[in-house]
Amino acid sequence: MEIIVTNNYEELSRKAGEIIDSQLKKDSASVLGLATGSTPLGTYKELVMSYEKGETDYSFVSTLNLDEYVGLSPDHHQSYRRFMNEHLFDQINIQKGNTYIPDGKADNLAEECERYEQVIDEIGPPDLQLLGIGENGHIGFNEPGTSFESGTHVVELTPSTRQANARFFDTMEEVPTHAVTMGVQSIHKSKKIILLASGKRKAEAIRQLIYGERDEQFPASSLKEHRDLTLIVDREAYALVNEKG
Ligand SMILES: N[C@@H]1[C@@H](O)[C@H](O)[C@@H](COP(=O)(O)O)O[C@@H]1O
Repeated sequence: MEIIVTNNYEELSRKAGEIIDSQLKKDSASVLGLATGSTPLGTYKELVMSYEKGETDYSFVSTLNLDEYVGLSPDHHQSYRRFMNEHLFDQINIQKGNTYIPDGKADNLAEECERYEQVIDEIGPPDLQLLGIGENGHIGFNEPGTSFESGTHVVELTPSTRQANARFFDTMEEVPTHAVTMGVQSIHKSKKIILLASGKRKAEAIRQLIYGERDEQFPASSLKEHRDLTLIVDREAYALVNEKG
């Protein structure tokens, strides 16, 4: 595992943006695995900026997103499809047909999970997967207790995850109870993984990721076995490393 510690969120975003841009320069038909949440927002801004400067071209790029809320239509203000369109896809020259996100409104969710896993195998695996981390160690929406062997599946969100994401909704009742997510094993298919964490809120999760054992109660710990994992964390998120080790 490689660890890059930055002074702040802006520097973290720049670093992540640079790594993705260099992947695109290396292979113009790259497959990117993308994540939602507030952490990658700065990275997406960086990607848009370098695109606007003419440094990158997304004509042949494909993207695979990790997850989507169950029950939200693509244009719902909190759907992950809308998030990705607004923060990245609408601002670059990617072909919308090359952007893949699970369908949280599918009539048959079990079939949707199977379909999405096939998409990962056909389009992917991603050359590079961007990941955030939940305060409880979740990746995508793989909550504590998820099997490390899991493929794309439907999850019931834990109260703590619903609470953490409630800030984006008007009321707690509106926060979806379920999501479709790539499984831990699906995530592991990526050739390279970059996990971002910023701020004090993530410090305990980063401490546990670095010092803890591989344990299904802490989904991010599965990544310790990945062949190419880079953590990009800012000082605040790294604050408990070294201290309590
Ligand atoms: N499904 C997403 C995760 O992919 C993300 O990593 C996590 C952390 O979000 P944030 O970056 O806003 O802290 O939130 C959600 O639960």
